[in-house]
Amino acid sequence: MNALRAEDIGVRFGGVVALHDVSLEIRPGEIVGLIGANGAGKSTLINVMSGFQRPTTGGVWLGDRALLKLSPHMVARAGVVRTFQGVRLFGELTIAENVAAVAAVMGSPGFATKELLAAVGLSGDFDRKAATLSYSDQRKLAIARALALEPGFLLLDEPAAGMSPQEAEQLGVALKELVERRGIGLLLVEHNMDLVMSVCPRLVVLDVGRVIATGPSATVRADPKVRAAYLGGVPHGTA
Ligand SMILES: Nc1ncnc2c1ncn2[C@@H]1O[C@H](COP(=O)(O)OP(=O)(O)OP(=O)(O)O)[C@@H](O)[C@H]1O
Repeated sequence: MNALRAEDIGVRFGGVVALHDVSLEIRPGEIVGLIGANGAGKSTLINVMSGFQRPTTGGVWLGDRALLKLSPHMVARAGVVRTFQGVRLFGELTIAENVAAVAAVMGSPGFATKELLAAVGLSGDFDRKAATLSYSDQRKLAIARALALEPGFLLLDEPAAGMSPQEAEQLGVALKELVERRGIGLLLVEHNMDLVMSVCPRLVVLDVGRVIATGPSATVRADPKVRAAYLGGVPHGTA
């Protein structure tokens, strides 16, 4: 599997420059953290890389395949799958059905449903309706469902939002295992800096639509520009 690259991405919403000349590469088997203050452009970049938002400038490439002209569905088929900040599950379907339905829609043989659910740390009764799950378990189910598409690359938009520190830590362990076992490339957009620092060897920092730092996580975290733009304002975590 080739690298996933966003190159020189620009996105404008009327007068708002959401992204300006942003480039980012994720290699197979790598976890990249994408951090920045609210409104920095993180979700917009995920939207562009997953085919949900057409950029004003730039391109998205999976190896030498251009993804920009593809629909979100086709981007997913090409191997780039995302989750959403707001969980979007089939509430009336059971936990197991949520995963199986997605695999079926894609015509994918799918991994064993139980294995996927276990991989994200969900256990217990998989015949419960998804709507009855706690918010954090719904987020885990959303990741399991994304994995049913057998992605080469997974773009996670704030997967630990609403989780306790312990749950976020468990999620981190699960994500690292997924990457190691399946060789998936992972982009992690997350405000929980404990989680980011524990799973991401490399960080990219956005500030008002521009990349202000990129590199090894410890170096980036210590960068005064990053502390001024973002980490100084983080109310919790190891920032
Ligand atoms: N559909 C849209 N129409 C107009 N402006 C938008 C739209 N989507 C995003 N924006 C603006 O683009 C900028 C980047 O937003 P984005 O949601 O990508 O930030 P973010 O880093 O994901 O923030 P958060 O951490 O709060 O999720 C913000 O100024 C936002 O208001």
